[in-house]
Amino acid sequence: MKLRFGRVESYIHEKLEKEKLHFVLLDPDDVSPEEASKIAQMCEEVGVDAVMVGGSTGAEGEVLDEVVKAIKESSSLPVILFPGSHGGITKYADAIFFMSLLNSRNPFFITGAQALGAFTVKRYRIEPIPMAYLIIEPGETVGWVGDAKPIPRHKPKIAAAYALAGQYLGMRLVYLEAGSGAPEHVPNDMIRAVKSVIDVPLIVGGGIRTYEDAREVAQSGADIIVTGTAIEKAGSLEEARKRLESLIKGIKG
Ligand SMILES: CC(C)=CCC/C(C)=C/CC/C(C)=C/CC/C(C)=C/COP(=O)(O)OP(=O)(O)O
Ligand SMILES: O=P(O)(O)OC[C@@H](O)CO
Ligand SMILES: [Mg+2]
Repeated sequence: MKLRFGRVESYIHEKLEKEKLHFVLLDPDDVSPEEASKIAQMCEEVGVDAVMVGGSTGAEGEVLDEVVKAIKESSSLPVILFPGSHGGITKYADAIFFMSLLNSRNPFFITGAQALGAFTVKRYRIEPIPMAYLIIEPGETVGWVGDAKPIPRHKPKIAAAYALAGQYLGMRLVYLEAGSGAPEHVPNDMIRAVKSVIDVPLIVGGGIRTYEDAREVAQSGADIIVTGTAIEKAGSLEEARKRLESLIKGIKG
């Protein structure tokens, strides 16, 4: 057996040599294929590095297929699935964050959904990228749905221990998640603590809305910053573009 990075993972690592990255999350439950198409095109124009597609609830089947197809038609950005379960897979995507919610209380989210989705990923030849997914307080919808025991905000060491365990289990990315729409993003000292012990790239998302948020999170050590709500709820494409430009300035400097 030869272990090799796939195309999307190689793209991520090559880009990370030069700068920090910004991924935008689109939830097929909240955006139509037409909206997704326009947003993705704009994302490419302003310098977003990849589009993630997923949601905790309802991001499956035809709505998922159509949103991913629309994004692929309007932009050349990689589309990475961010599934809430084995239902969140579509053959139109380039890659999938093949994630395990390490601090879930429910084995379904640690290994069960992964087993149920594995053959689908293989059949569709989607690139799986193994990832440790950790829910930090408050956790919001994904914390509840994923039956997580959210890591307390003032316990950075617990997050660091889980992240390092994820790396030692072979996961090639660590994602710290405060929950979509969280009032505050993952604390800076927790990001620093995690970054100081792992060697794999660190993704941070949840509650990042402004230039200042993005800058703090990036400067604390996040390699990839994810935003969803700020773009989905911008109200207009022009406002979304403005927000993205300032988030990207905060991330890439
Ligand atoms: C690898 C495979 C096949 C499955 C993994 C399944 C796992 C571990 C899921 C983790 C738990 C979970 C529910 C994750 C959802 C991640 C996600 C897309 C979050 C963002 O969605 P939100 O915006 O919070 O969702 P809503 O908009 O639906 O509230
Ligand atoms: O919607 P926001 O708060 O930007 O969160 C994005 C992502 O981390 C959710 O999984
Ligand atoms: Mg959502």
